[in-house]
Amino acid sequence: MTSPIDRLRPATSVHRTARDLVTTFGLDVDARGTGTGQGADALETTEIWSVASDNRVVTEGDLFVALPGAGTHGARFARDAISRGARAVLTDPQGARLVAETGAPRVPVLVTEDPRGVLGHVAAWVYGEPATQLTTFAVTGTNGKTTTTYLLDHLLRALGWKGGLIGTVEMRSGDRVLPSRLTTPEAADLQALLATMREDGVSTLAMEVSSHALSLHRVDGIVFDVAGFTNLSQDHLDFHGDLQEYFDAKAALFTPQHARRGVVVVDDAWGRRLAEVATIPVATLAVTTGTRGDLDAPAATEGADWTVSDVRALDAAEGTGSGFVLRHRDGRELRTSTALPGGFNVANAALALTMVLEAGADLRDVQVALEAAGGVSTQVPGRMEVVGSSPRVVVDFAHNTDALSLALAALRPTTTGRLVVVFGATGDRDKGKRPSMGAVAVEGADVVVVTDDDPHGEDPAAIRAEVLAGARAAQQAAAARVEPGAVDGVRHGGPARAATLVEIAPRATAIRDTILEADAQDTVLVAGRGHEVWQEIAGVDHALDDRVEARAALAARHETTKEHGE
Ligand SMILES: CC(=O)N[C@H]1[C@@H](OP(=O)(O)OP(=O)(O)OC[C@H]2O[C@@H](n3ccc(=O)[nH]c3=O)[C@H](O)[C@@H]2O)O[C@H](CO)[C@@H](O)[C@@H]1O[C@H](C)C(=O)N[C@@H](C)C(=O)N[C@H](CCC(=O)O)C(=O)O
Ligand SMILES: Nc1ncnc2c1ncn2[C@@H]1O[C@H](COP(=O)(O)OP(=O)(O)OP(=O)(O)O)[C@@H](O)[C@H]1O
Repeated sequence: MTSPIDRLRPATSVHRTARDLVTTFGLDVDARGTGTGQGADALETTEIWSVASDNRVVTEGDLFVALPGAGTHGARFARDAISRGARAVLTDPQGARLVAETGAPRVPVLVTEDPRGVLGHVAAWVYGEPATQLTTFAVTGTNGKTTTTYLLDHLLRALGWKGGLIGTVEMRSGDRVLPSRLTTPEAADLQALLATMREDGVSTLAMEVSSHALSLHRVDGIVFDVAGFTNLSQDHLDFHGDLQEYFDAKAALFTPQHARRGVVVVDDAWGRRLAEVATIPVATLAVTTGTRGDLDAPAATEGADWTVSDVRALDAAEGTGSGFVLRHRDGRELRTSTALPGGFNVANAALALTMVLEAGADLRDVQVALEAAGGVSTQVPGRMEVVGSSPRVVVDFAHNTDALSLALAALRPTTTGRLVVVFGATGDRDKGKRPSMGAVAVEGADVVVVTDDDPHGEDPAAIRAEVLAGARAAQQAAAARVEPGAVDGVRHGGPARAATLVEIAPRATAIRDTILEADAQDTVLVAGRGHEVWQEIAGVDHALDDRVEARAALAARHETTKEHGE
């Protein structure tokens, strides 16, 4: 996690007056600030050239948009924002009262009932609608957003375009890179970043759009050229209430307010439903290779615009990953590969390709670019990232049930020894997924090490207990499915193996002990935190990078092996 101070801003700007702002967006002017009827019209003389919605990032010339939030009201920070150079405040009626109460220096205070609802449009307007000068790709879905945007960015660069990237791991404008705090930045930061990209000569944008961002209006004011949907499964129900509400948030991206056209993976029922309810033209994509447990292949592929077929594991000389063919129902086809392991990465690669083709790229140009680039392959930080061998250690961001299950399934075919998983569940977030994560872990792995993820404000031991309870319940259910009289535990209908279940905390110890004790032929999957470098425990961030811990353990292990002359 980075501080809210980190953001990119354009060096040049258009100057707008507070008067233009009031007129363009039909805002009220609070009489307690400065405005009309006070000698010189303060609205005419107040110039604004940038926007911020957090006082900690305010600089000279900003419009400070003070938002009501779950924790506090931004108006409480108006005084500080003005002292940092904010020229005017935009807020709701409660915020206007708070600004007056805090005795902030008098600046124009502009008022609207729903400042979050207008922030995206206001910021886009202030920065001169930068998104309209880029070819923009947005990816949403429960899993695969980061991977797909990296693959999109890789493809766009291979085609010779200068790409910008926004997502969970980082924000990139030309050569400038900044770590991300949110998957999708708040609207003021986002529009400033897009204006920076325009300045840096960036021509395309590959961006993750989270369901939170759609619900909280972070991407309002942008109409993406192509929106892509990966899949939907349980996550974030602490925020969205239920799966239908979560789906509705994502479906909003597939409306004319947010995108011109869409590409929807129809492997799951939610994708098929989205293709039906979308109010923009949508191309459907079916990945017929059983990437998902609930794939109903004939139903999914029938009538799909694009299909994936001929999926094959690359051989040792070619590297890891899969080769595949992407075919349109008009007969056009493209033969390529991705070095990223797992069927789900075929889906991610095919989605990235289809989005670029639906944006108008010529299929032959794409084929040529892919041949030169070695397929749809790029290393995505903390996504199926192989950090060492003997034992093979893979760090992956799988932090929900579906992703954990698929990550284990992806590693099984190339594991000659045992498949070991080290993972935990996050605190203060969607608690319902804890037992099911425990269950899929014992179903997919031979050794399951339950540890801590980000406990946030919760007791880590209590979180582990919920995961362990789910794991044990799944094991008991599987054992109960052993037919009476079955010899030597030969099971019918349950998993083929009985996983060993252990609890180790803290996380660094779990990673170290597991790697030290594994056999050289084993694969150790360290799941849940991927690229993250901070672990939050009770409001305090502690440095923790799974990849660093894993490499240290591998080094210690290899050192010991050398000492013993093995
Ligand atoms: C549910 C959610 O997304 N909440 C976001 C929202 O919080 P909020 O409206 O409750 O804000 P608040 O903390 O009450 O503050 C109110 C206002 O005062 C401002 N403020 C607050 C404190 C201060 O010192 N100064 C200041 O100006 C804040 O910037 C805000 O505008 O606005 C805040 C300011 O931008 C965000 O930090 C906060 O994200 C929280 C931290 C968060 O964790 N969000 C996650 C869940 C999120 O958005 N995740 C998705 C990805 C999910 C996924 O797919 O994995 C994402 O796009 O990142
Ligand atoms: N298409 C997919 N279907 C299911 N699981 C996937 C898919 N792609 C990736 N995953 C799994 O989900 C994890 C997260 O992947 P990725 O970071 O690309 O998704 P994301 O949508 O950006 O996630 P988040 O929003 O949590 O950052 C990966 O580490 C992998 O285990």
